[in-house]
Amino acid sequence: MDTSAIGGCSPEAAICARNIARDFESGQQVIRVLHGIDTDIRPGEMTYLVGESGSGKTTLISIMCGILWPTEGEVRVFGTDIYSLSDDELVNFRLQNIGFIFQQYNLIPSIDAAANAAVPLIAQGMPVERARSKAKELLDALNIADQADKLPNQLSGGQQQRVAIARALVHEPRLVVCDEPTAALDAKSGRRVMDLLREVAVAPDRACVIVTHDNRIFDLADRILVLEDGRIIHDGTQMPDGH
Ligand SMILES: Nc1ncnc2c1ncn2[C@@H]1O[C@H](COP(=O)(O)OP(=O)(O)OP(=O)(O)O)[C@@H](O)[C@H]1O
Repeated sequence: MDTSAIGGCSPEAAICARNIARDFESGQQVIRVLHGIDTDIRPGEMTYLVGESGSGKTTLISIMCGILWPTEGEVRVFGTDIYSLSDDELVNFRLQNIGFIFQQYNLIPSIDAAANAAVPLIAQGMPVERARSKAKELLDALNIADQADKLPNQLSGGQQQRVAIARALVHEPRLVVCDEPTAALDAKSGRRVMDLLREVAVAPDRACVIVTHDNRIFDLADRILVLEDGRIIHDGTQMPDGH
């Protein structure tokens, strides 16, 4: 693993993104949706990415966590230049280090909630029963222990989302990235999810990045980056005035 400080990356940064650009093809045109993003995500913090629809939040978070290649630039996650890894190495790196909560929950329809939440542990080689029991602890903390044996299509949207959250946290990853983790939840469940995220995903050697529109949880951020048209226009502990 390369942990050297290249390109001005601090060795302490959880994520070091340098000069990130991303283009998408739209018909005959190539559209640039991120323009030279430079930022460090610090461990021990919950960092929000906020911005209007289409500002590039999902694109940026996907690049930061190794699921979408940047057109230009470099991303280091805990010192590893992730886009210089082979495909297999990158899959393995993600499995060991990153937990994802996507807008689509991507649950496996044919297995129950506990098994879905246990997937990262089973993929890491943990025996199934032990993995299920660890997953059930998280389902319990998210108040859906009684749903553990149900299939995803027997759960409500909010319950499915909490299974996806349990799956993202069950292997205690060093980096947790979330796209709208509270969108489908009522205020109380949303707070519970945020408490659990802080408990599991924020520590001196861990970091959490959250894309959100949910102004009910803005006060829970340690740092807020605001994106506009693919550029960071604000970096502070609170939302800019007038938002
Ligand atoms: N696969 C793709 N192909 C073409 N254009 C894309 C693709 N993915 C995203 N875009 C475009 O890139 C821009 C940024 O999209 P992105 O999903 O990152 O924004 P966002 O801020 O997350 O929006 P939202 O809040 O609506 O989820 C948008 O204009 C979008 O249409």
